[in-house]
This record gives sequence, C-alpha cells and structure tokens, in this order.
Amino acid sequence: MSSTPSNDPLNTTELVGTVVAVQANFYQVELEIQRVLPSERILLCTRRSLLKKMGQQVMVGDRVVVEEPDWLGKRGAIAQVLPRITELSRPPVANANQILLVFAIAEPELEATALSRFLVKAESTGLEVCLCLNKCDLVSSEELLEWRDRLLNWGYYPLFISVNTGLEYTVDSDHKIIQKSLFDAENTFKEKTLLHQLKDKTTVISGPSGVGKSSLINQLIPSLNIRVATVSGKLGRGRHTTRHVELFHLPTGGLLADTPGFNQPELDCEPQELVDYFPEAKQRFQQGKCQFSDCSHRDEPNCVVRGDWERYPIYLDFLETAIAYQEAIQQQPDVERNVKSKTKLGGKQQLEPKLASKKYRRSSRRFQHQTLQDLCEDFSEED
Ligand SMILES: Nc1nc2c(ncn2[C@@H]2O[C@H](COP(=O)(O)OP(=O)(O)OP(=O)(O)O)[C@@H](O)[C@H]2O)c(=O)[nH]1
Ligand SMILES: [Zn+2]
Repeated sequence: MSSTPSNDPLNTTELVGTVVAVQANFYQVELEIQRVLPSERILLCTRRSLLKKMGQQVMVGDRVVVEEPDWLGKRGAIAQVLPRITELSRPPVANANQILLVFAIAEPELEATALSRFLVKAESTGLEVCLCLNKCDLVSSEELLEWRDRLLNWGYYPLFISVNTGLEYTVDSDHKIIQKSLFDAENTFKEKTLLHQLKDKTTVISGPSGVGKSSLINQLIPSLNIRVATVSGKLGRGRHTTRHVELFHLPTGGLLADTPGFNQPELDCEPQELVDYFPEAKQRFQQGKCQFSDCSHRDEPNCVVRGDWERYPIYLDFLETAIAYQEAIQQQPDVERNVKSKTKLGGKQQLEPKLASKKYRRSSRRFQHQTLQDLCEDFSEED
C-alpha cells in the first residue's frame, strides 16, 4: 500500500482513528480528523503483520494508529491498537460505555425471569446497563407505572418509549406520566431520557427478538434503513444475513453498536459471581456482610442477601442453573474442545463454552447502504 503525499490533506505523522467495522481481515477505520468530511475520513485498512504475529486482535471500537494512508484509494494499515478502556467478548466490541437493553413492555409480554436473564448477562459485562422498555403505546398508564415501581425496586431506572408513536414517557414528582417526543434532542437533553443517555457514549444495543430494536435504530439513525419484521408477526428468517458488528454514528452524538443477539442468554457466570449481578443484593451488601465468605445466599445462617425482595426467587433459580452449567462444563471430558478462555474486565480469566450450535445465534442485520462486505469485495476485485 503506497502513500500519496501530494494528496495528503493533513500532513501529520500519526493518524488515529476508531475501527467502526470489521470483516475478515479488513477494518474500516474512521480517522479523528475534524477538517475532513465524515465520508472522507474512512479508510479500509489491513492489520500490520507485526500485529498479526503478536496475536493482537483488532475489534470494533478500538482506537488505532493508522500508517501509510492512501488518500485516493482510501486505504491504510493499522500499526498499533491503543489500550482499551473496556472490552466485550461477545459481541466483540472495544471501548463500549454501556449496554442499552431493549425489551417490550407488551407484545411479547414482559416477564420478570426472561428480563432478569438479560439483565444478569448485561451486568456480567461490567458495563453500565440502561434498560429501555418499548411499545408503551400498548399499555395503560397504570401498567407503565406499575412496571416502573417494580424496576426501581430492582435497582434500575427504566426508560419508557414507543418507537411507533415516537414518544418517550417520563414520570414527574406527582407520579404523573409526561409524554415527549422521543427524538427531539433539544427537548430531552436536560433530563434522563433515551437521547440523553446515548449522547456521546458508545452503546451496545441488545435485547430479544421482536422488541423493536431495528425499529428504534431506524428512528435514531434514519439513514441506515435496517429492515424491520413485518407486522404480520412472522419474524422473517434470513433477514440477518451477514454476521459482523458495526458501529454507527448517532446524529445527536455517540456511537451505537447493533449486534447479533441471543434470545435466551446462557447463565454461564461463576455461581458465586451471580449475586453481584443483582443490584438489590449489592444494596444489601452495603448494609452488612454474610457470616460465611463463601455464602451462596440460599440457606446459610446470618445471610444478608436472603430476604423478602421480589427477585430473590429468581436469584435462587438462576443459581441452580449456573451451578448445573459449571458442573456440566467440569464433566466435559475434552474441556479444551468445548470451552474457551475469556478475559473479563479486570483481567480475570474465565472459561466459557464455545457455542454448540447456531440455534441461538443470529446474524446481524443487513443494511441497504454499502456495507463493509461490499468494500472488501471491491478491494479484492481491484487486487
Ligand atoms: N405497538 C408497537 N409495535 C412496535 C413498536 N416498535 C416496534 N414495533 C413492532 O414490533 C415488531 C418487531 O420490531 P423489530 O424492530 O423488527 O424488532 P427487533 O427487536 O429488531 O427484532 P429482531 O430484529 O428480530 O431482533 C415490528 O412489527 C414493529 O413494527 C412500538 O413502539 N409499538
Ligand atoms: Zn449470604
């Protein structure tokens, strides 16, 4: 790859950018240059062989140093990956600040256990978790307020929206619902609203199928045009064709990663860690300590966690599942083949199973704009 100094609009020695998409061995890097149009800032890059030899993975969200920019051909080479602030392994995203967990308040019916599974999975990443309930047009004010009180008791501050009506529902001090435009940036930046929550952060969007994630992303970033399931109800199989993570700019500031999701997240954490993923339990730990340091919070004496909180039975249920999961892994004769080592936040190593089948996997959405795949194909053809 040759540089063309005469076309270099910058004349700088070190170019830093963010990887916004990864596919095969190609990386779309958006350079941090203010003076150039966003579309001109993107270079299709390869990874320097030294990085390959070092086994240095390049992830979406990584800040990287790019060398030998070819401004005409829009190509470059990644020479260095800057230290990551956070790292998610599934989906692979670096430097994300938060997870936006989207659920529907109705259709499909909101259910505490299913929601908790996703919450636990989201909490286990160590990232901030923001819970957003969509389809609020389908429920009464009473139902909305009931869920709000419940979720506040769980330790979450939920956002209530309806993508269909374009409204966001906030609650004032008199417990009255106030409706506002969901996408009116001017109106919403002063309080805790969805746009406020997303502004200037890197957010990974997650949630089960059919809750309106694609619909929401389409409204947030109208230029994307992600396909939405038809109202006939059949969530068209095969509409997710390519499987890669991509970061998108929010017009109001910030980046959004739309990721291939799981409908039934695995409770694959260490059983003794599980309690940390329940904010209610963490709050109880602030009041005191369990008598036993290895308390499982089931039937041990002087346990501060056991008690009369709504999700305690869910904790017990998940604990059984997490224990069974660990036992199943330990009994695997050929552990090597079925688990892989995952580095969690804080550098702790944890074994996690490789996905056994593609049943719970789904590919990311297909976009109608030019994708990285097209770019890669162009690239290969030219070469
Ligand atoms: N009533 C109502 N329906 C909605 C709303 N938002 C989305 N829907 C409908 O819910 C269905 C699913 O929406 P999608 O956006 O495809 O859901 P998704 O979460 O992206 O689903 P997957 O792509 O399968 O993960 C569609 O029929 C939408 O029209 C809403 O605010 N209110
Ligand atoms: Zn305990």
